[in-house]
Amino acid sequence: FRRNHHSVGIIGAPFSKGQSRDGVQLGPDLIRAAGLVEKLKGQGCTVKDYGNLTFEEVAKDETTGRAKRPRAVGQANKQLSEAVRKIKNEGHACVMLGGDHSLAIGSIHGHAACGTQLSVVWVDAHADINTPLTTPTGNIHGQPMSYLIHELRSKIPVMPNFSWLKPCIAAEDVVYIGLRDVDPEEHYILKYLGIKTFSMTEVDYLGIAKVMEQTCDHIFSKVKKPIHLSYDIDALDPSLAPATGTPVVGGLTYREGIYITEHICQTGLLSAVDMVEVNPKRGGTDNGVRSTVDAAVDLLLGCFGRVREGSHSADYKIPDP
Ligand SMILES: N[C@@H](CSCCS(N)(=O)=O)C(=O)O
Ligand SMILES: [Mn+2]
Ligand SMILES: [Mn+2]
Ligand SMILES: [Mn+2]
Repeated sequence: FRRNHHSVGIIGAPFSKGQSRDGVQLGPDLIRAAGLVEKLKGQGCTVKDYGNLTFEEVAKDETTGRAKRPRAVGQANKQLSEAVRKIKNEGHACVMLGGDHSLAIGSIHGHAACGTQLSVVWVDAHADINTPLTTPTGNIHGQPMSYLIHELRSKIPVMPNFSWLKPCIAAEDVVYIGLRDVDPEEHYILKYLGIKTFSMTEVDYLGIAKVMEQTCDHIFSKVKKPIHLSYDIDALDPSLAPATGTPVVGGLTYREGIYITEHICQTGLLSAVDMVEVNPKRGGTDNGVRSTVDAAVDLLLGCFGRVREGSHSADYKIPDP
């Protein structure tokens, strides 16, 4: 029998300026329309939906270094950081619905602002750790971790609308799962900082159960800290989740993706989760969009108590004739 004590606060961030493809701003409402709130309540969670942030247009947003649209990204993440901090202070686990992965800047900053040191589990085909000077594309959704990690602070130039942002994560507290499209500069950074990574090679070699065992060994090796799970839907195989901006073949199966969330949930330390990069304009067919959105919902249900073996309420009795 499983009692569900999860209290969940949901914030939507319909934002796309961390990259160049239209449509990812539609993610939050698509995930809600697929029944996220009702399904979380149906499995016993307490849920408060804080709605969507609204983001002002930013005129004249010149590139800084190589980073594109810095003012829009900086402003949006400042708003998101304040919203996530409020949700955490009101006692909920925070669910941030994206929007592109540049939103992890505000989500993790706001989560860290409530004082505690965090562990970050980053589930993604990509490392998203380019600096504004190493990025091959200029898209800030490929850079969020570089702004957040203490050890990279000296490598970040001054950026307009980023002055509020201070790094808040230690490299040793980060674990990556699902990597299969890492730029050479990012690979150097990961090695240089000694960041723990489980690429798809390790997922194949170890199996997802051992990956999760070793992930938890790593993040709990010193002191147990609240977990921030940043889940990029493109970690899943594109056959399952095609509706995303940067799909990469050879991704996680549905079962592996769900196992990650079930395992993180059972630690009892999940404190915030990002679900990002769902883009309905990239799914090809309607089925592709539906499959992607449904996977995003199921992953979030796994974060907050759904298990495949099933469950039943405490007071259930088989009816007598
Ligand atoms: N490494 C590339 C692609 S990053 C893809 C970003 S995401 N958030 O994983 O979709 C870059 O830096 O632009
Ligand atoms: Mn990705
Ligand atoms: Mn990403
Ligand atoms: Mn992507």
